[in-house]
Amino acid sequence: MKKAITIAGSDSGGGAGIQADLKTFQELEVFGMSALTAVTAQNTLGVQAVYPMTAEAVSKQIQSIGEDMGTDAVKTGMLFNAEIIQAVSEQIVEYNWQNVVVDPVMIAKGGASLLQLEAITSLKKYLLPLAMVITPNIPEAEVLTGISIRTDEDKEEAAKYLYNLGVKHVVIKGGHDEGRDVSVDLLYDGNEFKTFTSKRIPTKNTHGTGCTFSAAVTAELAKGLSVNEAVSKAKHFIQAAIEDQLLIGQGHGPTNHWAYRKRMVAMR
Ligand SMILES: Nc1ncnc2c1ncn2[C@@H]1O[C@H](COP(=O)(O)OP(=O)(O)O)[C@@H](O)[C@H]1O
Ligand SMILES: Cc1ncc(COP(=O)(O)OP(=O)(O)O)c(N)n1
Repeated sequence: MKKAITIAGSDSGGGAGIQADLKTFQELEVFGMSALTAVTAQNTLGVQAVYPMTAEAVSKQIQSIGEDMGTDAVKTGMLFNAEIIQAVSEQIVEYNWQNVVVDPVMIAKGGASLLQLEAITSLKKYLLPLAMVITPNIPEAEVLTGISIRTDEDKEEAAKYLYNLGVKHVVIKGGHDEGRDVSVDLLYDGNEFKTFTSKRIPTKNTHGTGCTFSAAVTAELAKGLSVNEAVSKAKHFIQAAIEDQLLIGQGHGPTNHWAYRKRMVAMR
């Protein structure tokens, strides 16, 4: 049994955050563990409140896993502030965890801030050099690099910038590249670029797509796949999850975490 830990915030609505990560790990047959960084009161309409944990409480949860169960991969999501980022980075170093996927969560779909602006320096300084993979969406890549991303060349320049901060693989997700009939994710490993393209699904029910995608990458790394293979599998997983709509809530509804498994079973 392979194991993965998500270090992220709770989404009471169940579509993003820790809940999306654990559902994804389970669907991909990886044992899911968690360290909670914050509790959000959240639904498909937006984030109503954020209650961060102390950095000490985050460290303690990670230590509980590190001292006993260990993990094959780590995902970080909403980290909220500089103290939590530093504590998480220290624990990753302490346990020498290698398969680290950083989803640099900053702003929720409704516009709520899930990372304090002054924490971005710490993210770049302490956590990114420990990352096997970083998975920013386009606005997050713009904030991290200062590059305005309008074209495919801009995406490549941003990916190179992030690689040079010490991240081993950069995936710039294309969900925000609206106006195209495809959604293109770009992977850079320091040598070459690879794109993962799928048909863009016209829907407002994309709450938690980023969390789900990066959790699927994490689960596949835990199982021993290469980054290239893990990203490819995650792209299929999220495409199925968006396509098989659940229609929950009045705003941006969640994706269907069991759609990929349903599809695999139907193909047998
Ligand atoms: N409408 C869509 N149709 C198909 N794929 C999508 C759509 N929206 C997002 N995706 C995919 O979902 C994943 C998450 O992308 P994105 O929405 O950019 O992240 P985030 O949720 O962090 O903003 C990516 O693999 C992206 O290609
Ligand atoms: C607790 C929590 N963590 C992360 C997010 C952001 O999730 P994401 O997958 O980027 O999806 P959207 O917020 O863009 O729908 C979140 N909302 N809550």
